[in-house]
Amino acid sequence: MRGIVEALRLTWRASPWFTTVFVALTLLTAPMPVVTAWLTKLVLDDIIAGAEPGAVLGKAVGLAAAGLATGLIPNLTQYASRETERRVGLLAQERLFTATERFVGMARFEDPVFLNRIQMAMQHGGSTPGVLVSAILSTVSSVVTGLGFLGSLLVISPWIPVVILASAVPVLATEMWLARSRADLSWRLSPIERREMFFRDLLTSTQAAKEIRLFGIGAYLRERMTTQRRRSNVENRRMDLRQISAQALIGLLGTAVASGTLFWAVLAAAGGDISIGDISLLVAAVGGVQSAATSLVHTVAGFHQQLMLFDHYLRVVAAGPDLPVASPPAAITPLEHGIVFKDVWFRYSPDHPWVLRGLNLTIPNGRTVGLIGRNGAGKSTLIKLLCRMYDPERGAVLWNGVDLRELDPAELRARIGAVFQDYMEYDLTAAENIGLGDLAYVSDRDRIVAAAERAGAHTFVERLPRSYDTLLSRLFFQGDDVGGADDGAGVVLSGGQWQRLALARAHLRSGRDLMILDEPSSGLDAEAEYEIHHKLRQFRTGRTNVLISHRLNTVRDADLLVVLDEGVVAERGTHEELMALSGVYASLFSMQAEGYLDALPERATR
Ligand SMILES: Nc1ncnc2c1ncn2[C@@H]1O[C@H](COP(=O)(O)OP(=O)(O)OP(=O)(O)O)[C@@H](O)[C@H]1O
Repeated sequence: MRGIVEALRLTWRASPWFTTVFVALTLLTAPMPVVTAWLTKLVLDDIIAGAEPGAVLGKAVGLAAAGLATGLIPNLTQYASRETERRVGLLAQERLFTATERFVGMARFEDPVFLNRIQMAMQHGGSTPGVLVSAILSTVSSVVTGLGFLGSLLVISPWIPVVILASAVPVLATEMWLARSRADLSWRLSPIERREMFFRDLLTSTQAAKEIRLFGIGAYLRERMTTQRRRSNVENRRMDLRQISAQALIGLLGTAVASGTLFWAVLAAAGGDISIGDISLLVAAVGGVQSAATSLVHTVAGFHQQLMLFDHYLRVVAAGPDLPVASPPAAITPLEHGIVFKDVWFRYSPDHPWVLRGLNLTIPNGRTVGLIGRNGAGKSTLIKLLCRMYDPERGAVLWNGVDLRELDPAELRARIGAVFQDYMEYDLTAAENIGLGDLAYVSDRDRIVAAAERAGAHTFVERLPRSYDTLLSRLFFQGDDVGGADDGAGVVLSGGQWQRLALARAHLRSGRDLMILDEPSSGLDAEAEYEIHHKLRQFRTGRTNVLISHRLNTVRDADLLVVLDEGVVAERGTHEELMALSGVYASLFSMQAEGYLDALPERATR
């Protein structure tokens, strides 16, 4: 019931006028078949009774008018219905994505069940309200037509309507069962379809094209994709066969009822109990009632199926934040007392191993902390906790002594600038790629250029065909159209150039309290890396920074070096202190340094 109310509310909110027109036209068309059948009967009876042409004319004109209306109105109804669907689709999509923005953390985007639900919501959220409104109107229309014909049949014989109604009961039960099975099947198939979509996207992705060709894995991936399609085809085929068999039985029942009543009518007319006009009315009425009943049953069953699917949309839209949000949140203050990880325990889910095991760490205000550790040590995880993408399972992360859970996540994030290890490459212009770092400056070219200069991106961006307005994409044409004469395809950047743009994006937020740089120079050449770290050093003085890098020469001069190992802080201190400790840091640093030193004599002797 809630689904119906929500769907109707959504439809009305999206398009009150077109909905009204749609309703009015549908209701106007509903009695037309009955009117036509009656006019036909009356005209036939008049002709057989030898009535004056003038007396028949009025009814014949009525008949023509009804035919005209029956022919024209459906086109208008269809336009009103499509326009309603378009508007509802737009509103439903907006609501769906507004709802996903409410998910404060990352967990929902890593939950396969929830991802399936979002896919179902995207598929059915926009279409269901339109379908439901059509279904309700079609139900009303079928009821009006069906009742009109049933009433007409009553005039001829009282038992015919009873037989027809009784035959509709098994039809309804079967169709409801089929609808439920279809909705269940859609839900069961959603993971398979998502997997197929993954392979399909992979096979057409620019990013994957290189490896697919080099490794010759196209056929392998295609087979994996086809396997998913075959699996869903098997299930769909089974469902279709079930549906066809059930509907064939239902069809037989309908034919038996129609033939039986016609047989009776012929005998009754031969015996003089009913007129020729009655036979015409009876044929039209039996057909009309049966088609109204079939349409009613299909509509109700389809309605039922759509409601079950619409439920996924409602669940996503109604889902609250995935992490608890304090109400009211504590006021966030400029970072003065640093950030403290206090006995933080964290794992991605109860099925995953602990990543952090009672971690204690202080990031002092105005200092640069270098985070070091082997692959998988938990450095990026720590950063994600710091941005409150997840909450610790035990312990807390404190900002100026206040638990992050007490703060408004949006306000917290507004105080943080970051380059993530898996930074984004947006298929947008160069200016937008930087401007997304702070929407307040997305049109402020001076600031964008300054951020690009600091990230070492200005020189190459300036040389792009349209400088900062160049579209960085091979997926789309420059501009909105499908590729006019003036619209060049977008430009492709190198990995290091993309990384510099990501850095520029972070620099646009450089006035923030905390700057996080997770492997900001991993894709840069040695010269660029030196230059960028030199600039970073200049700008980071007096600010709070967290810097993660496997290239230890780029973090060695941080105010504090922290080595993560086995989910805890294994070592902390300055470069000199940690080298003196001869622990993990000293060993990693020496290995890297040796790599360079070993190469020197080789080059010298060449
Ligand atoms: N979304 C996730 N879901 C489940 N496990 C995850 C997720 N992200 C990371 N992990 C696991 O958490 C552990 C720590 O990963 P993390 O990315 O924090 O390491 P890292 O120190 O940044 O590694 P690297 O130096 O390779 O970047 C790893 O074992 C990883 O498999």
